Amino acid sequence: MLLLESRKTVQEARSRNPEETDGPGEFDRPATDSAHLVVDGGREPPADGPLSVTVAGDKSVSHRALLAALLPGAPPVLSVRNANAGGAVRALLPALGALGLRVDADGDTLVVRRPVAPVPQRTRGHPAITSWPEDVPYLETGGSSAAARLLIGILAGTGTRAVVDGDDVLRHRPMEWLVEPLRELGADLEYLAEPGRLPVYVRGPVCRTRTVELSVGSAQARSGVLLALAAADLPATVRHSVRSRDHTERMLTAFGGRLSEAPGETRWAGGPCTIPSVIDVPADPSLAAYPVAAHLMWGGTHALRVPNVCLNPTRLGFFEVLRRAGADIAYEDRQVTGSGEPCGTVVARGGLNGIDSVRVDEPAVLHSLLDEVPLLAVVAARLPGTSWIGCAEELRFKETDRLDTTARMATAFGASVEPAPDGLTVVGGAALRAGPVPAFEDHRIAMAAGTLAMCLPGRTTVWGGACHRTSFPDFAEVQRAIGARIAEEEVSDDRGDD
Ligand SMILES: O=C(O)C1=C[C@@H](OP(=O)(O)O)[C@@H](O)[C@H](O)C1
Ligand SMILES: C=C(OP(=O)(O)O)C(=O)O
Repeated sequence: MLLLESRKTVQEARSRNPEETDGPGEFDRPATDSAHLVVDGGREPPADGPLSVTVAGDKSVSHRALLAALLPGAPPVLSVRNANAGGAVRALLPALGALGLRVDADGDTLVVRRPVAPVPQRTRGHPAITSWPEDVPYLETGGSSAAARLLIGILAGTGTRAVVDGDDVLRHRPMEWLVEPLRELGADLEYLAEPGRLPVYVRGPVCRTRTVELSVGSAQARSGVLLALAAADLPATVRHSVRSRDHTERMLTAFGGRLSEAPGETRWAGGPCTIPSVIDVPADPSLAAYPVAAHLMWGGTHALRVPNVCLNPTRLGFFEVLRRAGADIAYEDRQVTGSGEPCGTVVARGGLNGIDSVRVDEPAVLHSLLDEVPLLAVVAARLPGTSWIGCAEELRFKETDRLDTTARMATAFGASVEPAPDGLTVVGGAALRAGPVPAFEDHRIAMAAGTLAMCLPGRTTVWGGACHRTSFPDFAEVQRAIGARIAEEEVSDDRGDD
């Protein structure tokens, strides 16, 4: 409960006072420095197909591939091809720099070289900290919790002393999901300010062979522990309630690590790992979901193809839930990358006709579409029936409380979306209207809003919508390629309450 209260405080800090808008409903206009997205929607989908669009590399695989450079035995030069270039992945680079790794971009490839002279990061002031640990690297990962949690895991495996921190929003997100199991494994970790929160001081490595139990389904927490075990080459078992995205397991196995899996648990049974000098990142299915959703909501009859998408089953929930409900979505040209990830082309045809509603009520399904929940909610708002997206309580701990912000964004369009403690009820059939809508500086909310707006007649302004750059820098270009009219508009000071 306390946690929820502190999340609310962050969200309130991002919002201005409620005020009347000239569009549907009322919302708290977010205080944001990001440009707005202006979408002129509702026109007929382009008649001439088929269409093919490519989307950026997978964010989760990019984070793990870059961090592989910190594992024992990593090559002096590691190239991560087709890396995601969004803010969340770039947030990791200064921290790598402070650890003595240099990362250069060469087109879509990030090249990590080591060792080089560390480039220290500037400490971000914290109201509760007057003096910081001396002579240890300070590593700050902006707003990316995947970067912070996975980094804590690797450092707790290699026994590298360092302080891991994040921006003001990340400092409110739970770190105990990972820190407590690492402590049970013997790691010496200290919260420098509030219990359970960043900044976290990593002082000593994992060293006890035992079984630890994760309290949540978070893949970042499970991956952080597994990376610690792999880095320390410490045999131990991680018990989990849901097998959320398994990129770490696949990557470590592809490197030659011995992982054994049984229902509800993963065991690191020993290394060593051989880390290749090139890792290929497939395209991100959570990003492919936006053009696919727009195409389905538009009802384009021709095929839309998105090639080279990661087809890891722990990531395909958005497509699978719609497919099971009757949408025409197929996977073609399957192959497997060197990091153990299956990939191929996602093909979507036709529209949503004949689909009544969607239902998510299994934790594994929810986790396989975790970041796509805001998008699934707006798609559900276009269906006639009542949809339920459940088992989603962890969404309250993202960069915003995403159950709340999804409902508020969708309501601004006139949709009927009600948050429950663990999910969203979407009552379909409501008349949806273009107009100004909030994004709360949350990329997933912004992109879901921008995608729904493509299908609604009239102009929608997604406030601060350019925050899509966190995960999908060319979101607008990709949506334009399938026929959207989307532009960015710089923030002007016309909000009246400054
Ligand atoms: O492991 C990862 O890279 C991620 C796991 C997910 O979070 P959880 O840790 O809550 O599963 C997801 O929301 C995030 O975008 C990336
Ligand atoms: C929640 C997300 O990432 P993270 O947890 O790493 O901030 C996301 O990309 O939607």
